Amino acid sequence: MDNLLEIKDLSKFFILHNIDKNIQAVKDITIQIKKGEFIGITGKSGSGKSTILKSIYGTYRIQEGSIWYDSAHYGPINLAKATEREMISLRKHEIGYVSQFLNVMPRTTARQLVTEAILEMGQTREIAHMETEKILDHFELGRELWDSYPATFSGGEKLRLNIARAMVKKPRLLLLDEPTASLDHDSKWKVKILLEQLMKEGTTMLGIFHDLEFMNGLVNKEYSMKNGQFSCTIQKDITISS
Ligand SMILES: Nc1ncnc2c1ncn2[C@@H]1O[C@H](COP(=O)(O)OP(=O)(O)OP(=O)(O)O)[C@@H](O)[C@H]1O
Repeated sequence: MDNLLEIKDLSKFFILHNIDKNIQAVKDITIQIKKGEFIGITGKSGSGKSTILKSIYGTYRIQEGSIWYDSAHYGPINLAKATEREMISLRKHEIGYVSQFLNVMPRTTARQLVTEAILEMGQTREIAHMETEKILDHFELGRELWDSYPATFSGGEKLRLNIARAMVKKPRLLLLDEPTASLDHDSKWKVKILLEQLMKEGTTMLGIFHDLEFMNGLVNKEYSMKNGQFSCTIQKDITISS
């Protein structure tokens, strides 16, 4: 495959049984993402942005279309038809997802959460331990929180931890669902630095953004959505500062 991701004619509707109606969330979405490219998706609330990301990640099963992903392990694989086992393995080793919501195992500390993510990538305990402290420090997650349970963290603290966990895995494909929601200016800047670093390392990214100022300095292309379809595409001319 020339591209890392090739989505063709993706359509997804939801059946609302209680009112016997269907909601067409996205319709005939086609997009190709080159290796190393960073694509931004914008659009009004309810226009279908998250549905695209969740369809790629396998949270939603689509009714029509294909989502071809060039996997390091499986080779080209249609995520729309992948088995649960294949998706679990891809989520563990290749495809990351960052949202403002942190789903964590109960009684797992912030430190354990990040360390486990690094260990899953095959690093030694010593490196995992060091890298964990480095990234928690980068995001200025107070040291008193490192050995606490994230369930009680503030929205911004949870998001920073979520991003830290996704980033240490250095996924081949990173899906970002409003990665700066509820972050202050300083934290946004830190996220930006890490996203630029991931770009330099070759991570391909697809992100939903409401903060256009934040997005504009990062993405190569912007797809704007309206009523479940792309309404326009804007090519950006960006250079990453070193
Ligand atoms: N699990 C679901 N069940 C039923 N309807 C859904 C579900 N998920 C999304 N929808 C509907 O599909 C449409 C698109 O939703 P989606 O979450 O993709 O929009 P969005 O552009 O990401 O919105 P936002 O910016 O508010 O997050 C909306 O009308 C939403 O109500």
